[in-house]
Amino acid sequence: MAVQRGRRNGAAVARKLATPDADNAPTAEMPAVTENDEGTRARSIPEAAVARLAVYLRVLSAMAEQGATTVASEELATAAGVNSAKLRKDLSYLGSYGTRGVGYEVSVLVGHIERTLGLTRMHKVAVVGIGNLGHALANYGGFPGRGFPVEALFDVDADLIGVPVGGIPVSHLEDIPRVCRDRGISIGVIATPPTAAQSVCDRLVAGGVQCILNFAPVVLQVPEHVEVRKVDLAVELQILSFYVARRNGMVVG
Ligand SMILES: NC(=O)c1ccc[n+]([C@@H]2O[C@H](COP(=O)([O-])OP(=O)(O)OC[C@H]3O[C@@H](n4cnc5c(N)ncnc54)[C@H](O)[C@@H]3O)[C@@H](O)[C@H]2O)c1
Repeated sequence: MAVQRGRRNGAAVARKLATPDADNAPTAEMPAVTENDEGTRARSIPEAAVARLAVYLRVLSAMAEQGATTVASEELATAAGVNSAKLRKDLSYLGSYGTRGVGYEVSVLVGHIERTLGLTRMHKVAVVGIGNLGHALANYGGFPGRGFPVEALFDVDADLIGVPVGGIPVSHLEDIPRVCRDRGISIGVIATPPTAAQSVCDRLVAGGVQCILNFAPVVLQVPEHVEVRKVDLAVELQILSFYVARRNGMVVG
């Protein structure tokens, strides 16, 4: 079940800034964009640009909270850690071109990015496997404010069942489909050993979960309508290692 968001501080401030009253009239020339336009555009945005849009949103929300109404592309680019040509290219995917000498209207840009990323509603999250990683994720307070409340936890360990972690009692693996349906879970996070990950994934899909974030080092088989993202910190470390090696002239070829 989708629930309306509206609890995010940044978004609340941004919505307030977006009110088209005389004191707060938009200064940036943004083309009118319908939900359909954004849906069509969203499908053609490269994956790397999608990741950067999430970063721009975090930076812009912080700026809105500080009371900023407009932002120059150079300022936003610096705060997001990208060059301004890349920022302008990324924002052009949204149809957001800003105004020369003025920059971007913060609230309008927040709205465009939120709609493009599908963040205009809450996405309830379930975490499966409440070990080291699962505990950390369940206890992390930063997800609800970004629109991702953790609403269900699962494990097989009898000592954990019924024990609250981050305020939510752990349910048994077997209850995944029922609990996910009852609570309207749309994102499942898998933090189990790799051998358990596929059967956990199958149960999440049976519970109507449409997106899986997989920490287990295994490739998951899912139906076409289900999106999977794999998180592998070791790969990130290897990429960092490559850049350090390249900087030090150690990369051959
Ligand atoms: N992607 C990354 O960057 C990254 C980083 C750390 C860990 N990991 C992976 O995350 C997973 C969890 O790591 P951890 O250190 O938290 O392990 P852990 O052993 O501390 O926790 C695993 C938990 O899963 C539970 N579990 C086992 N089988 C289950 C099943 N069938 N259904 C539900 N729960 C089940 C266990 O009872 C335990 O509580 C591992 O696959 C690990 O390789 C990935």
